[in-house]
Amino acid sequence: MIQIDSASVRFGDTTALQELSLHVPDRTIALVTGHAGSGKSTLIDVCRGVVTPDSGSISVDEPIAVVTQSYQLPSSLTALEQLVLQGLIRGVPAAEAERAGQELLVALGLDGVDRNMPDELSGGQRQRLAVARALAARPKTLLLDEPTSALDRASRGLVLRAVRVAADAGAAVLMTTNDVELADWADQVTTLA
Ligand SMILES: Nc1ncnc2c1ncn2[C@@H]1O[C@H](COP(=O)(O)OP(=O)(O)OP(=O)(O)O)[C@@H](O)[C@H]1O
Repeated sequence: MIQIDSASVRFGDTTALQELSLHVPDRTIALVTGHAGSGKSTLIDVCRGVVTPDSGSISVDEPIAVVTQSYQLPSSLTALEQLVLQGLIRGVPAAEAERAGQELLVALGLDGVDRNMPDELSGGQRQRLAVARALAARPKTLLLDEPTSALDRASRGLVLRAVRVAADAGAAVLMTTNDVELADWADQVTTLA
């Protein structure tokens, strides 16, 4: 669950978020749209705790998993290892973590590149791997900053189906986008002014 009440964020003279209130229940995909500079990434940063609002309050259930626009994939781990690591961190036995990781790679159309390093992947494959890694953490809160920006239609469908599975399993999902077609996949839509 994500609960934001009247949150405002200012950077010097710039108001990045103005008294935003947003409630995302568990099992819900919330889409946040808005023009460039309307505060979408700032909202993600507030939810993940790296930006503190100047006023207002925020509450987010843990664990939180994030896909930022830079993905932040460790360069020395293969695609599969990135996912297995998330399982190991959760205390899952290695064999089970590997099986779950392989399943996620299949779901996201990445099973052919399981042994590739991030720099051996295309931009779209990297973006799908970043989403897969976030899902492998089995978060209560999933924050996705424009998670389909590098994807074609087919790959976008894979990502959105996998995100729906996570929501159905109980996660609250907040996803920013410039792609109006994603509204079809969302349970609620908020447009930042
Ligand atoms: N660290 C920062 N320092 C100063 N200003 C910032 C900072 N981060 C964001 N801003 C400003 O806050 C506003 C909102 O930025 P933000 O990146 O949240 O928008 P956005 O909707 O995600 O944009 P885009 O769609 O281009 O990613 C912009 O005017 C931006 O210039």
